Amino acid sequence: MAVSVSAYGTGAGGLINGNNRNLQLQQQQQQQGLIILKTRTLQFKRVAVAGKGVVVVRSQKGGVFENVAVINGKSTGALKSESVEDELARVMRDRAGKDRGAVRVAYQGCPGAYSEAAAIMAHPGCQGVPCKSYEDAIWAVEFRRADRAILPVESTLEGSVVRNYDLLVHGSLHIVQEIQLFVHYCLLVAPGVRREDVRRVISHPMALAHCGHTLARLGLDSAPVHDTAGAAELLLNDKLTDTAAIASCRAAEIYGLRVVARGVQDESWNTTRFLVLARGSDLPPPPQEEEHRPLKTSIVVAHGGGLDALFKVLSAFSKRKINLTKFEVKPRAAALLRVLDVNGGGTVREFEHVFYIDFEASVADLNAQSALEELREAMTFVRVLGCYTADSKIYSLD
Ligand SMILES: O=C(O)C(=O)C[C@]1(C(=O)O)C=C[C@@H](O)C=C1
Repeated sequence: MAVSVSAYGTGAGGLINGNNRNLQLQQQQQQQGLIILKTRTLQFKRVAVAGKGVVVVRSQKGGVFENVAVINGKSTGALKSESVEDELARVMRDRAGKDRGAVRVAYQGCPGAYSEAAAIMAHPGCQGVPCKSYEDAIWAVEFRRADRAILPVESTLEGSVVRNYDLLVHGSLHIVQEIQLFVHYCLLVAPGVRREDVRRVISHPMALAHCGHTLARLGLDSAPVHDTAGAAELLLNDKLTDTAAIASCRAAEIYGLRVVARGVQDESWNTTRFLVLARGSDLPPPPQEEEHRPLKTSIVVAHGGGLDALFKVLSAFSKRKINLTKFEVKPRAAALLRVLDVNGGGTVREFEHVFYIDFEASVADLNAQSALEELREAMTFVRVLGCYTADSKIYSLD
């Protein structure tokens, strides 16, 4: 099995060689590496960081070298093997065994990102597939490197991420689930850095927006990076001593960072809604009487413009007493929307005027089907993006 490896530490041993034939280590897969340096008190001699949160370090304790494995932030204590490489191979074999058969969920960011947390809420025990961008996460599913993709699409503080809805309709994936997550941010610094040394904060642009008032109050500059956990990782990698990262407490644990402030988002109830995407589109089972979890259907509608279109869409749903939970008008200033027409032989079509709509009914419901029929007759284009069970709870990382 190929694993990614990178190295950190103070000792002369440095990197476990990426070309080690026995382990088929492949540095180009570095993206999958997860750094967990919880053992601040140890002098690192050799440190290997492998995929899925496994770290094997050769440490110096009281002048004696020993091998220590740190898995997901928890030290397993001294290991039997004298050889770090053997230990790494063993841990990776175990890990591969555990991962076999697990649902592979692609998300944007590094381990410790909120999207990864949403992936775990959606599929406990899943195998996370970290990706550089949202597009990559979608492609990972389209090209079968993953079974599901996670896409953040709206937050209570900033509203809809229309760009991510647009990405969704460029491809052929279906929405199969939604996850709502309380997003509470922490301010993290590298070990040894003091709060008063911090001049600048780095994080995902959405996280910086969610904490805009706090940052202004503290008089801190900010700079965007790919994701919140990526910001945490950067603090360690680049040994930043004047910079803090906005990320989760979970990211602090994973990367061995210090939490200097909690709950730094501008509102305590800040929640992000994620969509889970898959290649297939099995209809969810109808809800049980006692469940109070209605089914939801998401659609994209393109039209010729004007108020008339808005009226026709609203009337198709209101006269059938179908509740709308989302009605998003794509801003006209935005680029034309390119949609994959899955019913039209997979052709790509471009539209200027677009609505994104969620309604409370199954797409199989006769009432909903007649509303969709009416829309298809009156609008330029209608595509069902998915039908899934509404998420009645809001998950929390705390
Ligand atoms: O950077 C992360 O941790 C992400 O998972 C991305 C993301 C987003 O794109 O909105 C997800 C949730 C939070 O709202 C902040 C950032």
